[in-house]
Amino acid sequence: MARVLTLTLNPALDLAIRTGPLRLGEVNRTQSTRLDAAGKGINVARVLARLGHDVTVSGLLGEDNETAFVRAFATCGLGDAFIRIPGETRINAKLSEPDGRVTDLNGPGPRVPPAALEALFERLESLLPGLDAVAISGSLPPGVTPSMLAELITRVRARQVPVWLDTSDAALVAGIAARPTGVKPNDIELAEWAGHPLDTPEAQLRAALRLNAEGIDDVLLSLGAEGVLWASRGEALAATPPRVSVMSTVGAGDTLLAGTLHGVLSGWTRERGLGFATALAAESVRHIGVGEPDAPDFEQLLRATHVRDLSTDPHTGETHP
Ligand SMILES: Nc1ncnc2c1ncn2[C@@H]1O[C@H](COP(=O)(O)OP(=O)(O)OP(=O)(O)O)[C@@H](O)[C@H]1O
Ligand SMILES: O=P(O)(O)OC[C@@]1(O)O[C@H](CO)[C@@H](O)[C@@H]1O
Repeated sequence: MARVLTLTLNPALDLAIRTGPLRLGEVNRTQSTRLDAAGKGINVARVLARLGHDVTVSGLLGEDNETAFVRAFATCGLGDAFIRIPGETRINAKLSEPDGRVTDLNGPGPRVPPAALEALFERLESLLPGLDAVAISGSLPPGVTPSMLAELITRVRARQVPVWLDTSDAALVAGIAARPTGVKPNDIELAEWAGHPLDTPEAQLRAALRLNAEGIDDVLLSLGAEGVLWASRGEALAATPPRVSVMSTVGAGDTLLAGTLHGVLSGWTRERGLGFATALAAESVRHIGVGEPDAPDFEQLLRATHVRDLSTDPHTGETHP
C-alpha cells in the first residue's frame, strides 16, 4: 500500500444524464440522472483507494455545497485535506446518448481568493513528507493561473516526490515546462502542446518520445477506444482495450491514470501495469463512474487487453531505442 495525494483545483458535482438521442432546442425526457462528487483528482483517488492505497484528497472546494463531497470522502475512505473557498463548487453536466456519445458541459468553477491559494501551498508542504506520489488533475478555476500550477509541481518535485499531471490547454503547457514525473494527456491535448495535429500513431509516438527527451519520464497518452500509448524514458508500449459497450466515458482517463499509478506503486512491470490500467479503463466506460476492479468479469477484460512493445514491434514503422 502506498501513500498518495491527489490535487483537484477545480472539482465538480457531475450530473450524469442518460437520454435517448438528443434533440437540441427541444424538450428531451431523461432516462436517469445522478449527481456525484467528482473532478479528475477525486476520481483518481476513488480508484486508488479501492485498490488499497492510503489516499488523501486536496484542492479547492466550495463551502456552500460540500455535503456530497464530505459524504463521498467518508464512504471511500479518503483523507479530506481540501481548502474551503467561498461559494459553490461547479456542477458539470454529462449527457450520455444510447450510441455511446457523451457530451460534457463543464463550468469554469468559482473564483479562488488569493488567501485560499496561499493556504493550499501551506497545506501541500505539510502533506508532502512520506508521500509516494502526487497526482494533479483537471482544469484551473478563475484565480488560479498556469504559473501557479507550475509552482505546485515544482514544490512537489523539490521534495523528490513523483508527481503526475493530467490537465489541458495553457495549464498543460505550463505544467509540462515545470517537468512533472509523468503526464496523462489525450491526443487532442497533446496536439495542443505539440502545435500540430497528432492524427497518426507515428506522430503520437514521436510527440510522446519528444516529451521523454525533454525530461518528462512518463507520457501516458490516452486514445479513447483506440487504447493507450505509454512512453517511458524513451521506451514505448501500446495497449489495445477489449471491445465493450459504452455507457459513459467520463472518468475513463482518470481510471487509466489511477490504474497505471497502481502498477508503478506496486512495482509491477510496465507491461503488466498498462494491461491492468487499460482493462480497468475499459471496465469504467460500461457504466457511469470510475472503473471497478472487483467487476465479476474483470479477469476476462484483462485477458482481452493486448499490450505490445513498440520498440520491437515492426508494425509501428518506427525504429527507436
Ligand atoms: N470505447 C472504449 N472502449 C474501451 N476502452 C475505452 C473506450 N473509451 C475509452 N477507453 C479507455 O479509457 C482511456 C481514457 O479514455 P480517453 O482517452 O477518452 O480519456 P480522456 O480524454 O482523458 O477522458 P476523461 O477526461 O473524460 O476522463 C482510453 O485510453 C482507453 O484505454
Ligand atoms: O473541467 P475539467 O477539470 O477539465 O474536467 C472535469 C471533469 O470533466 O473531469 C472528470 C472526468 O475526467 C469529471 O468528473 C469532471 O466533471
